[in-house]
Amino acid sequence: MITNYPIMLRLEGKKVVVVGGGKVAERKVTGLLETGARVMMISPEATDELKRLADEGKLDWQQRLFSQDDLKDAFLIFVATNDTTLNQQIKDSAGCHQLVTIADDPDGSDFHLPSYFQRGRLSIAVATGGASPMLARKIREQLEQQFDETYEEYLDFLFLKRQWILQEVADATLKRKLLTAIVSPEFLNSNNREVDFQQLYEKMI
Ligand SMILES: C[C@@]1(CC(=O)O)C2=NC(=C\c3[nH]c(c(CCC(=O)O)c3CC(=O)O)Cc3[nH]c(c(CC(=O)O)c3CCC(=O)O)/C=C3\N/C(=C\2)[C@@H](CCC(=O)O)[C@]3(C)CC(=O)O)/[C@H]1CCC(=O)O
Ligand SMILES: NC(=O)c1ccc[n+]([C@@H]2O[C@H](COP(=O)([O-])OP(=O)(O)OC[C@H]3O[C@@H](n4cnc5c(N)ncnc54)[C@H](O)[C@@H]3O)[C@@H](O)[C@H]2O)c1
Repeated sequence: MITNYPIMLRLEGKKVVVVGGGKVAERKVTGLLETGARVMMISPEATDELKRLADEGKLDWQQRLFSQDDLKDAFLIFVATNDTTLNQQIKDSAGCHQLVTIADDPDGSDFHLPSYFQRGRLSIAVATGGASPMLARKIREQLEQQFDETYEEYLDFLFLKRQWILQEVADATLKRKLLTAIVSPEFLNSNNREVDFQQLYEKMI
């Protein structure tokens, strides 16, 4: 079986086009706005939430039918109208270097979206290859319980300590021991990670 390739994209400042203004478009736009992408949505109609985002200036809403020129310079293209034939036409008119996803055609898309959540620096995404978006959602909800808000601060701690260890600890074995030790329930649940780390470090050197 040929597999998909997971990737974390940086979209800040990039043009992303969403065609359609229904519930599906709303889900995509909401997620996209958090990335700092320049989101342009083309649709004669829009949900209340999408209208609000456009009124607040967060979304460039072109209130009209799709036209070929809309795809110019788009890095990603989300096709989410309720017209299956039109959706395919839009896909066909995109350049071969442009990544297109079609809401009603997972197999004909260049990519599709996983169910996803973020705890600070930790990102967790679940995909079922279109077999069951509902299952992807269910698993995501379970993982949200397991990886609760504690992880947000914990990831910041891991990030800073890793930088410090890589810079300050020359001995490869000690480096590895420290990096391994901080990934543990003790550090996750600690009330004072800094003090615990200092003690661990002094014990190890
Ligand atoms: C994960 C999530 C991300 C997101 O969209 O942000 C997402 N769908 C979500 C929810 C959801 N979507 C649907 C339901 C109703 C129940 C059901 O039908 O199962 C629910 C459940 C709900 O609402 O909770 C209906 C549906 N979805 C697709 C089709 C068309 C088709 O399959 O042909 C139809 C039928 C349309 C119709 O009714 O005709 C297609 C896709 N949906 C995908 C992603 C991609 C595959 C992901 C994967 O499986 O790996 C893919 C291929 C394309 C894409 O959209 O990228 C998001 C969960 C967010 C969360 O975590 O809460
Ligand atoms: N990927 C998913 O998770 C998922 C979930 C549900 C439905 N779907 C599929 O996605 C599609 C969209 O679903 P929805 O619930 O958002 O539909 P919807 O009917 O709520 O919205 C469709 C939107 O497309 C716009 N539109 C129609 N013709 C257009 C044109 N020529 N140019 C620009 N915009 C145009 C309409 O104004 C409307 O805003 C459907 O085909 C549906 O089967 C996908």
